[in-house]
Amino acid sequence: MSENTETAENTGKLRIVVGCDDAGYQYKEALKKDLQGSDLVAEVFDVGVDADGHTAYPKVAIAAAEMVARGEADRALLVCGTGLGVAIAANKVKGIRAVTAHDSFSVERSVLSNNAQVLTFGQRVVGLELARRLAKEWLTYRFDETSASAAKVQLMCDYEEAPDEADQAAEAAA
Ligand SMILES: O=C[C@H](O)[C@H](O)COP(=O)(O)O
Repeated sequence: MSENTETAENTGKLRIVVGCDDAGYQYKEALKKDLQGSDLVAEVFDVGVDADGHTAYPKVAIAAAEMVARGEADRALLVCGTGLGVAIAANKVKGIRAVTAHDSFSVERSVLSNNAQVLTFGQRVVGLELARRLAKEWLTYRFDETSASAAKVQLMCDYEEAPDEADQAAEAAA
């Protein structure tokens, strides 16, 4: 594991973990190269697969999401055939908000509205140049903890922590 303790908070740069299954390998490699060349990125981790890898998408996505959940990376960028499977799998990890987004506005709002730490693409769905552009834009957004969106994100966090209590609080507020 890296000794790098730089975080988005103390440098403004992001530590990003990339991952894919065999259906997303080409895009993962291209995006990784872009991230490694970006001034907005402190470090890139690659949880696979490699060129001849066949690890199933849930295993890769969960490994990447766990790195984010443990605080070893700030964000994850994941690719599979559709982007859907890696998003579903990443969302199984506690504390993770993962979205598939293939348009500029959704990518922006995934961070600014939802504080999503994980973005996923489908190599069989979106063109490579659009994916590269969206990833570049994604790097520029930071969630504002003082924004009106923060309380909405907190509702999801509360439910995840204590579903029964969160349900009662929601009923009492209704
Ligand atoms: O969401 C799943 C991905 O698109 C994956 O790359 C392909 O999954 P499949 O082989 O089960 O269709």
